[in-house]
Amino acid sequence: MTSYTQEDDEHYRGEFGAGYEVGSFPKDFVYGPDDPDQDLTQIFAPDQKPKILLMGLRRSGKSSIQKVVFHKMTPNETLFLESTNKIESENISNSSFVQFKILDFPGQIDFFEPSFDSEKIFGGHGTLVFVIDAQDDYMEALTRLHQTVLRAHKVNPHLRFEVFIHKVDGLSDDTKIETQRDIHQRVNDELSDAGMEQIHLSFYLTSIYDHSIFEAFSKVVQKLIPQLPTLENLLNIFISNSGIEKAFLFDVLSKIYIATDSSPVDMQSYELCCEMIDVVIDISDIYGKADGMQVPFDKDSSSIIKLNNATVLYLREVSRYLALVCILREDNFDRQGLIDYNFLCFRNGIQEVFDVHTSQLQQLTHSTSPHLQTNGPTS
Ligand SMILES: Nc1nc2c(ncn2[C@@H]2O[C@H](COP(=O)(O)OP(=O)(O)OP(=O)(O)O)[C@@H](O)[C@H]2O)c(=O)[nH]1
Repeated sequence: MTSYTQEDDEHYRGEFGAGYEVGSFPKDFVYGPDDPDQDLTQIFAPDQKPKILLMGLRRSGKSSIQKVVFHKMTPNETLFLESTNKIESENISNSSFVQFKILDFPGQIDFFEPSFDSEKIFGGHGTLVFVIDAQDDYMEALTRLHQTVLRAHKVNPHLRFEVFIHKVDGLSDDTKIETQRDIHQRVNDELSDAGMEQIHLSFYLTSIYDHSIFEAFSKVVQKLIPQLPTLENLLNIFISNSGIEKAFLFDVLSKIYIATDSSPVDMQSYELCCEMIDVVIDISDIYGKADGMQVPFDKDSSSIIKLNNATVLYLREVSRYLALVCILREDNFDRQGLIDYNFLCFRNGIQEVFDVHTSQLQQLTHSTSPHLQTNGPTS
């Protein structure tokens, strides 16, 4: 059974409680890898965190994805990444909503080796992300995907499957669509030939050279957040009462969005919001710390950018690693007081969801069940 320690308690309380430092987006923060010497037993030790398994053939781009999304590595730097030789594990624990373990598997891993313990690897709560290099001949990758999915599903029917059709930056728009259609078709045909049509796979076109990889990872992470419907509901209520067109709740460090309102996401709006986060981090890093001040802002700090197309970008911090970024028309920004007030109500709502989550974690210590129940209240 997993236990909720005093350390966890301090961490969770610190997020919204007294230790909460608003405005201090830590630019230099990096996710440290787990102890490189740890063995598989430690990597797969049961804990409450879901896991994301990154699999695919050699050089398909798995480590690059992880480095670009979670380590702010520039795409060009990934050219110098060495091949991964053993399973690399990393804990991603920013806010209480963004908590998972990410495992990067070497491309050459052999499922039939005796040391490959599929029960440990595929068991538990999580997602398998399979990366296919779309610039290469993908037939071998599809065979591997098929074997992996069948094996994993047999061990754990609850595991989710996400397929990244990756490196699409080198393809024309028509080829991208054709490649996705072809892969989708072949994978589904093979699954139905194997009598496994009930297995559902989601497909994404991705590249580390644009925001598509962040968007795809956002969707993967969102499926691991049990409170997602509640967060979406809160965002819907917030935007409809504030004259806002689109709102994203961001994990500031990775720039993946953990929730958005239910209107469709267009890539341009998402990119604009990501760029706003970069600007705010850069400005607060350079000018945020006044003489003798530890914390550059107080809890009322925010950022507003007016664009020359009568659009306003509005950013507010929700907690140390969470920010709300909204897009609205300039006319609607006349009522900024209303938006500010509604934001406070929204933040209180998030706090309530967070409190429920924390109390459920605490209950877990007194329960004998190994399963975490984290459904937030429906508002
Ligand atoms: N054009 C393009 N190249 C990419 C992209 N993602 C990764 N690459 C390149 O692909 C090569 C292999 O990337 P890695 O991340 O090392 O691949 P891997 O899957 O981790 O490889 P193994 O560790 O051997 O399993 C590197 O040269 C990357 O720069 C992408 O989106 N577009």
